[in-house]
Amino acid sequence: MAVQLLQEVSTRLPLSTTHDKPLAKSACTVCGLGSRNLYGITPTRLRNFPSLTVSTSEYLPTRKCLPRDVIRADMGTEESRRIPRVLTVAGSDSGAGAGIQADMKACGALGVYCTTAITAVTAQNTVGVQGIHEVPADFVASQVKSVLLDIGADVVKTGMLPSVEIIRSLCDILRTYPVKGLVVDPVLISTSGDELAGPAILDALRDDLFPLADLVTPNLPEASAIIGGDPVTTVAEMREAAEAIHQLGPRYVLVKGGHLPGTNTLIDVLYDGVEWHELPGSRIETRNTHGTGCTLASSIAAELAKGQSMLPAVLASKRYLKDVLEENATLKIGEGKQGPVNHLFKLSDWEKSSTQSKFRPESLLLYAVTDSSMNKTWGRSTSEAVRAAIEGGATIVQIREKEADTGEFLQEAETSLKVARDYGIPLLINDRIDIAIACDADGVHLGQSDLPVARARAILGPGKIIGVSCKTPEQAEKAWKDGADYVGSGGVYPTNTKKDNKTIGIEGLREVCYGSPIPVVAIGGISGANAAEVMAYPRPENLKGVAVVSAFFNQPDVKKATAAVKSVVEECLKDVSVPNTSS
Ligand SMILES: Nc1ncnc2c1ncn2[C@@H]1O[C@H](COP(=O)(O)OP(=O)(O)O)[C@@H](O)[C@H]1O
Ligand SMILES: Cc1ncc(COP(=O)(O)O)c(N)n1
Ligand SMILES: [Mg+2]
Repeated sequence: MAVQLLQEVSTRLPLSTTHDKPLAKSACTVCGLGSRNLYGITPTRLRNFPSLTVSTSEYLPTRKCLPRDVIRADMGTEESRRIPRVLTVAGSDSGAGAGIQADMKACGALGVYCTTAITAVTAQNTVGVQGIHEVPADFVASQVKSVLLDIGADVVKTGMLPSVEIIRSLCDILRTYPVKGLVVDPVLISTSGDELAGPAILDALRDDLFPLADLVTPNLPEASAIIGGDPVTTVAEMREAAEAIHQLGPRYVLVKGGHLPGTNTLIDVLYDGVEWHELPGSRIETRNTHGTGCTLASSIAAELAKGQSMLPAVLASKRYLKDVLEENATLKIGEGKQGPVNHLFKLSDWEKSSTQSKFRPESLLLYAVTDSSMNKTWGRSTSEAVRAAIEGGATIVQIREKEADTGEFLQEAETSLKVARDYGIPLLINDRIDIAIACDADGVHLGQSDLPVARARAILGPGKIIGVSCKTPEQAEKAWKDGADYVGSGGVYPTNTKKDNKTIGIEGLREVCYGSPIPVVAIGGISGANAAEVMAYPRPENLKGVAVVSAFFNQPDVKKATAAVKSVVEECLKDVSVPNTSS
């Protein structure tokens, strides 16, 4: 890639004798600017790139002079699969909203491989910066070389550069091993107001690093410091600052408006020496802005590494940052004034990815199992029946549909789920794992002849509830081993709801309970008339409730019928539930 870049430069730009002058005095023939803009070629680099026929005293122009499309990545020529690469040279933020951590996460979120060279280790949190431990310049250089000489980078992004030595040695390396893009975030002060790099580095940034940069991204205080202290507090002043910074050699300058006082619209100003772009965005009300600057710069680096040109890269990055800020506006991390940016919010839905099941055994207390033919007979939809059962006191609901086709079943499940969510009651789907996934139900209830529990668990993940019908302690133990959350055991009494269903009786139920390491709900012919017998004290500790079909849904008033069974079960719970483990 580097060879390609240099070849492209050498064919487009005349490496004429006018460059054959001492570095300190010569001016670039392309942009006409002074010595600080010269991009020196060292003898080492010449040895690496024999296709360039220039003498050691010749110089390439600065980044600013290059045609815009030189930076475009070429990802398609190599046989093996490639991933766009960004190397970030920056400080570590222990709070992980800014710095190296922000860069890695932002690049990762945008599909780019991010390598690192750490310039300083900071002790930082949402309150402020408690300490800075600088990494020696030669070791920063070692990290950069280790990356560039093996993995390579399409774009280098810099953040906190705490010393002149670090900046100078980085520039030396970048002159020797050019990359396609360089994004410089001139980090001086953290958003908490702590100094991360002193004014001593300003000259090195201006004279050495900026001329190599494709983009420099100061915030308002940084822009002001770079141009010598003049205030930058309005869009007009941002334009003036961008112009002055552009004179220092970078191809583009982005002055960021996050610190613009008192406006609802934040404007970032992008300037390439010819065109201005005022890029507006709404201010998002959130305390979580620690790391916005690092995030924006590394996102731009990532987009450039993918082959975007500058304006689309900046716009895409602003969009990403807006999504991050909006999605995490109310997130609470840390006790201080400024929360961190949460870059990987799309991956970090911890409730979904949690290894902890949402299942609460107490929810089995009054378990309503719908029956489509009964509801049809009584002229009500499944979701109406579900609402009535929940209002009568059902603590968990299962949709059991044996007649409808798949599309109808899904619709029924979706409307019922809305109702159940309104009341905060879990809703499971009988047998059909596909329906459960399609409507994002809380789980499934499986029979012995349905999809094996272990497979269901593998498909649904740890966050969903799985119940299994079991008639024996052996089945219950297997259900537990395979990852079920609870066992439904019965029929306790004879029932018409399920044909050819063997009745196991109260004795059979208790045997299952004693052999089951997981909670059990009793099912089969249970009503207000016999629920007390099922739940009678003393009872097994893991017998958590009763599941009811006909006594809820084959009734004129589902709510009233549910409430009637509920009062019986609750009465049983008043007995001291000392575990009874004897059989
Ligand atoms: N509250 C906010 N709502 C929306 N965008 C913001 C907010 N704060 C900062 N930004 C945006 O974040 C980016 C970084 O800006 P800024 O805060 O000025 O940088 P820094 O973090 O370096 O101080 C800019 O694009 C800016 O417009
Ligand atoms: C190590 C390190 N680097 C940079 C920043 C700037 O943070 P911000 O992006 O909020 O300006 C920081 N606070 N810490
Ligand atoms: Mg900043």
